[in-house]
Parts: sequence; C-alpha cells; structure tokens
Amino acid sequence: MKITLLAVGTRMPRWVDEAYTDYAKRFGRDITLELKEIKPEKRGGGVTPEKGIAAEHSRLLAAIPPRARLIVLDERGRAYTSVQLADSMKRWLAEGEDLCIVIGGADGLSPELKSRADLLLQLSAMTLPHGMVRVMLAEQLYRAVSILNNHPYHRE
Ligand SMILES: C[S@@+](CC[C@H](N)C(=O)[O-])C[C@H]1O[C@@H](n2cnc3c(N)ncnc32)[C@H](O)[C@@H]1O
Repeated sequence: MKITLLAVGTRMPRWVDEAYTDYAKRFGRDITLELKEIKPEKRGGGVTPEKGIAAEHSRLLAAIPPRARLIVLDERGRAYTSVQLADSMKRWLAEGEDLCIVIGGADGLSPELKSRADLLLQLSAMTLPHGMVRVMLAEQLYRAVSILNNHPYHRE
C-alpha cells in the first residue's frame, strides 16, 4: 500500500522535519509513506484567506493520485482510536487500496475538498498547528502498522 501525504506548507521548523522523518523511515516495503509538500499561497496584497485556500485547493487537486482513498485531516472530523485506525488499514490493505491523506495550511482546507473526502479524520478536538499534525499523523500511521504486525511498539 502506498500512502501519499499531501501537506500544505513548506520550510517547516527543524523539529517537525526531524520528528516526521524519524517515523517515516520506520515504514517497510509493504506500506510506504511519501510526503509531498504543497506550496502555500502567500497571503496579503489582495490574497484573502479564502483566495489562498482556493489556490491551495487547486494545487492539492492536481497532486491527489488517481484511485487513492482520500482521507482529509480536520479537527471536526471523526475520532478514531489507534486500534480502529489499524482495523481500517487492514481492510484497505485487503482491498488493495492506496491512501492519499491531506493536511491543510494555516487557514485550513476548502469545503469542497472536505466534502469529497472518503474519511474526515480528527486527531484531537483541539486545533493543532499543521507541522505538529504531520508528526502526529506519521506516528499514528506507524502505530497502526505496528498493531497489524504485532510489533511491541504499541501497548494497550
Ligand atoms: C492550523 S490548522 C487550520 C485551522 C483552520 N482554522 C481550520 O478550520 O481547519 C491546519 C490543518 O491542520 C489539520 N488539523 C489541525 N488540527 C487538527 C485536528 N485536531 N485533527 C485533525 N487535523 C487537524 C487540518 O488539516 C487543518 O487544515
């Protein structure tokens, strides 16, 4: 299974890059995690948050791999336990599906993209900075893979 992570934002703080890479490199050959950063639209000079989100929406649409199951990260989305995420990944693996997971930028994502998602996923009921979401998501994906592999990383 190929997991493509589309994240609006470039030039993340070093702690984000280091923590993300630390988890991303743990994935094996059966499940791969690839990060694609989407250039954020610069705000100001007539570019309102709405116009910025619309420009980022077009870039995201162009980057979504065809036929991949679309998961959009959103604080108003559905809450999963780590075991529930692992169960879903097991099903998607069995169905031979690739995943595309989207993280928005500072102003969030377009309503169109959210309504197109196969799953709107919440990591917490609180609003998190997008760099931290990148790290938390990579950790939870790795945890889900560990659960599927009966690896002792995950303990109840
Ligand atoms: C700083 S947040 C944007 C906040 C924006 N006000 C909104 O309504 O989405 C940047 C991105 O991080 C992700 N995000 C932030 N908090 C999250 C949470 N608790 N659960 C899942 N994703 C979250 C979402 O993809 C969001 O678009």
